[in-house]
Amino acid sequence: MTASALVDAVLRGDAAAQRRAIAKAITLLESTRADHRVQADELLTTLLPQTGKAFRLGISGVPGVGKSTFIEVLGLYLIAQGHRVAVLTIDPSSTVSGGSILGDKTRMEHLSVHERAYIRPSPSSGTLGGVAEKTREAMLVCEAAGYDVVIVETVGVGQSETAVANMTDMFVLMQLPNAGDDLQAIKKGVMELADLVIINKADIDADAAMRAEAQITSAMRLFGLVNNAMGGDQAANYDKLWHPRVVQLSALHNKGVDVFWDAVTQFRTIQTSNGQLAARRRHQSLSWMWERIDAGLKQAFRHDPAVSAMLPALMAQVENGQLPASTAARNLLAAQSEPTQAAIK
Ligand SMILES: Nc1nc2c(ncn2[C@@H]2O[C@H](COP(=O)(O)OP(=O)(O)OP(=O)(O)O)[C@@H](O)[C@H]2O)c(=O)[nH]1
Repeated sequence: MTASALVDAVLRGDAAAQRRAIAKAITLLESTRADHRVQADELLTTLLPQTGKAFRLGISGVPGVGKSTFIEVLGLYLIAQGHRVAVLTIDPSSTVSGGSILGDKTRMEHLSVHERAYIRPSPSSGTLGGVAEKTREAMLVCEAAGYDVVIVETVGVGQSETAVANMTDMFVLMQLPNAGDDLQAIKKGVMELADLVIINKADIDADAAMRAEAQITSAMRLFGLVNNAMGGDQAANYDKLWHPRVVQLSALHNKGVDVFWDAVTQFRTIQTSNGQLAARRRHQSLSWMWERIDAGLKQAFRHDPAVSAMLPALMAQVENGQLPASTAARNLLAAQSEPTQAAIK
């Protein structure tokens, strides 16, 4: 299939043809072959004007917190309201070990076969940056195909939460009811990323869920994420700003999904009218560009014959404490050949 036929099928194909075309397009994006990359760039550039209309929702939480149970009920709830839902995942375990935390069982049984849903597992290899890039591009394909809610899911491991927060409009952190008892266990950095925290499995212990809600809310206040004591201009602007909040939920019993979606809708309304949503996307697009430039330059540098000839010896000297890391870096940068230097300037 030519690139333009693929674009046509993604944009206008009937349901089955469109689904096949999306899968093909994403496979093309994930390919590492240089000629495929050229086609993929062409495809994305053509699709780009049709993207951006979806709401991009990031969801993270430790294994077992109930992400797939929740996304299944949320997805079906949204479909009942007339939405089309795409679910993409970033599985950091696949980038480290080639194994999978997220993809190894039947997840989202009903959503995965629904004609108004599209579910794609994580790219199965590469660095986290590479996997995140593929997922961002897959997100654009889904948007062009008319999916108006794109959910990007990850497990709360390593830097994957940051990667997901950096590609979505709203980042949601899922916690268990006992989370409040051990706030130390919630990484402060991750809490700072969260626009909303879900306490899932509230059905197991209502008191614990209430406690967790209170504790996480006050921890967020402590981090300055929720401002409850403001004066002057800030107070006047209070309603124009989004303040991260905590929602209790039972995904298993399908309770609280409407309250959650109501909060998401408020977030979207507030952040659209105060310009934050557009600003976040502008910032994200530019930081993706710089991230890929950094990765590309580093790769070109490592593959430079003049550099790779010196690299093993210098690495050993740095490892053994015979040469300061900064000196080794300067020597290597000075050693790179003209074309790499020109590319890096
Ligand atoms: N009681 C109760 N159990 C739940 C709830 N949500 C999910 N579970 C159960 O918790 C277990 C884990 O749920 P999953 O949805 O697979 O969790 P996950 O976060 O997707 O897990 P990974 O795929 O391992 O990352 C399952 O046995 C679910 O039935 C809930 O709200 N209440």
